[in-house]
Amino acid sequence: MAVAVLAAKQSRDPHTQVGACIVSSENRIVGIGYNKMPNDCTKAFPWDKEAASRLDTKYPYISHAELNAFVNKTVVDVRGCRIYVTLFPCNECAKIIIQSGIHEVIYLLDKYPDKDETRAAKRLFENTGIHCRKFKPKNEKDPVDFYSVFGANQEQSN
Ligand SMILES: O=c1[nH]c(=O)n([C@H]2C[C@H](O)[C@@H](COP(=O)(O)O)O2)cc1CO
Repeated sequence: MAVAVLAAKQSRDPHTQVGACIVSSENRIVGIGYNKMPNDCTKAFPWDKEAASRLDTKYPYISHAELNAFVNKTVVDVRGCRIYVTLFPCNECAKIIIQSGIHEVIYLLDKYPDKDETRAAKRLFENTGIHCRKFKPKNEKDPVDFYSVFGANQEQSN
């Protein structure tokens, strides 16, 4: 999860930085990603959350951290791997996770539990038997500030 948090820090999204890290059954990191605009689109698209038209917000353009972790993977097959994500995945990322054969999702924050995208993702995971669990730092003296990517108050937001 520390690697996912570090990856999130690369994100230019001014509101929510997300990181993802795929780890094999042998505990090797095989993919890392963060939420970003597609290559060569960085300047062309807005980071706004709201606008008169959804087409003028970031949402139709942003490439999610999980997708980028898959795009960046260093192995052909990620079946049996687990994925660490700093934010509970949306339904679109849940579909990629399921189709790829990832068997466990470990998330840091469930910031948007009432969004349809999150609820649909949970249904997808439940129906496919993918184990989801909230990450718990091993001890309170852990040197990584796991919640720093979201600001001080986000831990309570789920
Ligand atoms: O699973 C995810 N993966 C991921 O990378 N994201 C990204 C998309 C956006 O850049 C950001 C969410 O933005 P916001 O919190 O402002 O709505 O997080 C969002 C989700 C969950 O929706």
